[in-house]
Amino acid sequence: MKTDSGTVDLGRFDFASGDEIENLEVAYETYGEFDGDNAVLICHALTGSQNVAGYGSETTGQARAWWNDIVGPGKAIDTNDYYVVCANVPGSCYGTTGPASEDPEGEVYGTDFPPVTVADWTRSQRLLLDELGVGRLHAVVGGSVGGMNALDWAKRYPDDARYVVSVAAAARLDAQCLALDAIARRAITTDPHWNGGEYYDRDEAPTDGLALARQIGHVMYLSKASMEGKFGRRAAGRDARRDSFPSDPAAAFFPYRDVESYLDYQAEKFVDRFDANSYLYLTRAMDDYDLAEGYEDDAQAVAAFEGEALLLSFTGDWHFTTEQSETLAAAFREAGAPVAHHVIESDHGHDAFLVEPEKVGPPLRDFLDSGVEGRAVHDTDADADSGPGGDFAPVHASLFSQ
Ligand SMILES: CC(=O)SCCNC(=O)CCNC(=O)[C@H](O)C(C)(C)COP(=O)(O)OP(=O)(O)OC[C@H]1O[C@@H](n2cnc3c(N)ncnc32)[C@H](O)[C@@H]1OP(=O)(O)O
Ligand SMILES: N[C@@H](CCO)C(=O)O
Repeated sequence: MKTDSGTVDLGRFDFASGDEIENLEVAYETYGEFDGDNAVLICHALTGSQNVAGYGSETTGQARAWWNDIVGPGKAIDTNDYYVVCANVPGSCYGTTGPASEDPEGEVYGTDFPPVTVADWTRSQRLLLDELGVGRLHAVVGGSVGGMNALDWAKRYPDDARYVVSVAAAARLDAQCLALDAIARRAITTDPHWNGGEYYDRDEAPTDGLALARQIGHVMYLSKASMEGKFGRRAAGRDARRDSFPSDPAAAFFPYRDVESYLDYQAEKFVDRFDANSYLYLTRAMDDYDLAEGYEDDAQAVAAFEGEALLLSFTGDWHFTTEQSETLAAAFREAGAPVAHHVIESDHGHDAFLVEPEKVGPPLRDFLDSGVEGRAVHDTDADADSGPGGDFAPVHASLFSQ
């Protein structure tokens, strides 16, 4: 398979905030060969990278090859058929310009970097594709906040994609998730090493704050059922490493639990691969996103969309619920755009889109091939037609319910 990776300098970039930077560099990867009509743009999630599949990238850790089971030769997004493009979003820290990058004078931007929005990501991707010689896309596919990014394509460039796929996403975050993101940001900004965002030339970075922020995030990506199944109330094994935070007075008397050990391990891995300021910027972009912004409602926002949409949701996901996807599907239907809302039964929580490729792959593959008529694509509307309540009733999953 032909692959390519690089960084394109898009020159001066005007952000939605009204701020600008002189040079926006965008790091990207491509897989497969472009035939003029087969480009698929993949939008990564909050802490993902351009390395959607593991071929030849230097990105390390969990951001590496994050959809390796979905993208590649013979896989659901088959790189024998499609030319796949994935780009790191502005504000992130995997090669695209963000707070940890240097400005033209050689100074690290830090918190002088402009606030970023999902709209900025979409525009930067359009400009990158222009540079790569890609006009109309076969599809835009994204998961989590990448799914919001894909929806933004349907709104901002309604003629530019034949198909839009939004996986485990919604038109906007709900209040519970906004609250947890706000607490996560506070964990970073109250870490003394954050130092107003200026820590790049210091010995210490705000790793404790970032670790806490990620732990809050990580709980959002699991479900009550998956956490119970994975850990229960078990104590961690004897050789489990204790976390590096100060212990509370009673810690020695009570067990260090498996679930604590897991979160500590995940946090430890995360702080090695992600920048604290980027986390602040990107969560702000996610929190701010509202599909209806600038329009009367969601249906108006997608009224000009010329393509077909697939919304994939997971019953155990309380970060972006099946109910939110159903409301979004109703908006596409109202706008007259062909849409399928395909619900996947899963206990895995939000990260099901990363860890259950066997469930995500078939509807995705068939949708990219035949749109909403694809063989493995089911729609809640069709289920509702099949009898009272249909085969499917949206599951309301929250932090406090299974
Ligand atoms: C586009 C993107 O989304 S980008 C980046 C990828 N996603 C994320 O970072 C989102 C957050 N989710 C995760 O990090 C998840 O770990 C995923 C989605 C990447 C993988 O999920 P799973 O395959 O279910 O793995 P799981 O969450 O169980 O983690 C496994 C790791 O935890 C370790 N672990 C498991 N239980 C424990 C425990 N009790 N104590 C300490 N460590 C533990 C395992 O040893 C394993 O370590 P390794 O990664 O070094 O091999
Ligand atoms: N767990 C994924 C999705 C979050 O929405 C990530 O960290 O990027």
